[in-house]
Amino acid sequence: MPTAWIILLKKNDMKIGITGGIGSGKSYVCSQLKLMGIDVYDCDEAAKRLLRTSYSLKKQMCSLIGNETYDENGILNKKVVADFLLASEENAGKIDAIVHPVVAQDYKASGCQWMECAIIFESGFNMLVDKVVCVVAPEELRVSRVMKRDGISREQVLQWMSKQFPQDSVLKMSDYEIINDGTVGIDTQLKKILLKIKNNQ
Ligand SMILES: CC(C)(COP(=O)(O)OP(=O)(O)OC[C@H]1O[C@@H](n2cnc3c(N)ncnc32)[C@H](O)[C@@H]1O)[C@@H](O)C(=O)NCCC(=O)NCCS
Ligand SMILES: Nc1ncnc2c1ncn2[C@@H]1O[C@H](COP(=O)(O)OP(=O)(O)OP(=O)(O)O)[C@@H](O)[C@H]1O
Repeated sequence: MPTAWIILLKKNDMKIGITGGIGSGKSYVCSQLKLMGIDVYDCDEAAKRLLRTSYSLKKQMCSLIGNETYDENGILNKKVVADFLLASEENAGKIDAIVHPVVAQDYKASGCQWMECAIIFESGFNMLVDKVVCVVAPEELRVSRVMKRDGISREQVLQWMSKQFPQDSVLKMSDYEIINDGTVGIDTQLKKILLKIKNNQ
């Protein structure tokens, strides 16, 4: 990717979201963008940072889930939050209602052009961007990637998947597709998409 392209792309004030279900390879794609000099705001990372640093969020999470949401050192107990979130749609909705507005605000304040979000349509964060790139991969590959990456069971990965829109629906709502099944290089696919975005196509 010639540097001039990146400079032109950064001058373009279009905002772009990268989405895709758990294990599709969003972070992997974003690491390729980083190599091209493009920074991406990571919603998962931001949610956890804000849950660690925002007094108001901490208070709301403790009222919702209990004081065990944080350990005695004030560290977020991810298992407690994940178990609560995965237990029911109602629970997930309550966490989303607390966390998502704060992440949306933080993204706006970041001034970042690019955003990575697994649940961009579920959360309504698609409204914060102009175009959405969807990263897809076969479900079995996604499951095995996450089992290996996080050391969790197939059932746990499938549980997370069940909380997210199906890949086909997300793809239909998106503007561009990256197929991350190892057949066509990510770099080649990204370059084509970047060119289209630069040319407003
Ligand atoms: C439950 C938590 C602590 C688990 O953290 P952990 O580091 O183990 O997992 P990670 O954040 O990498 O998420 C794993 C997968 O689940 C997805 N996921 C996370 N939260 C949600 C959710 N509310 N709904 C659907 N999928 C979700 C992630 O996007 C990712 O694909 C964390 O995901 C969390 O705080 N989630 C609630 C906040 C949230 O909605 N974050 C999403 C972006 S704003
Ligand atoms: N093309 C690829 N080549 C090699 N490894 C890959 C590739 N794509 C993804 N992976 C690996 O698969 C795992 C899952 O990918 P990644 O973390 O990027 O998924 P994700 O979509 O960001 O998942 P999550 O929604 O959980 O954040 C990671 O360990 C990653 O390094």
